[in-house]
Amino acid sequence: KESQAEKFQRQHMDPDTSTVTASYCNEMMKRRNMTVGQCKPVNTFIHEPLPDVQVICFQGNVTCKNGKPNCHQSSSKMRITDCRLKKGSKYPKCDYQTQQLQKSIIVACECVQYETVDFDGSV
Ligand SMILES: Nc1ncnc2c1ncn2[C@@H]1O[C@H](C(=O)NS(=O)(=O)C[C@H]2[C@@H](O)[C@H](n3ccc(=O)[nH]c3=O)O[C@@H]2CO)[C@@H](O)[C@H]1O
Repeated sequence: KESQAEKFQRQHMDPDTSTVTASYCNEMMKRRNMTVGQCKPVNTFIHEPLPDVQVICFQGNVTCKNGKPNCHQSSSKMRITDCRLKKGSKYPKCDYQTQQLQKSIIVACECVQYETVDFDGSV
């Protein structure tokens, strides 16, 4: 089963693309499996190396939209592409607007390494 970290990379990482065409979102949303069952309404792809995105977890801590405390904002702007479903686009035809931007991004981070969190005693 896909982990949350793997899901993040499938849905949001595209380091190898620097400039996008108008059909980028229509192609990528399909290729990365976000148009099955429903057209995912909004999705952002990040055009930066994975380590540069992973390090955001050690940058500005901010509150997530859902109130959880584990979000972080990138200290520098990142090259991204926003994909937004066009009005009137009807499943299974998922028609997206492609918009290339440079913005600071906010991501949620979770500890994935298994870490000792408590000393439970000795015998
Ligand atoms: N603090 C947390 N800590 C840990 N986990 C957390 C935390 N918060 C959520 N998850 C988990 O994440 C999962 C998830 O799918 N969250 S999601 O908000 O719906 C994703 C949004 C995003 O994909 C996309 N979007 C949106 C805007 C934009 O600019 N660009 C853009 O791409 O739209 C989606 C809907 O907005 C869910 O399983 C939840 O458990």
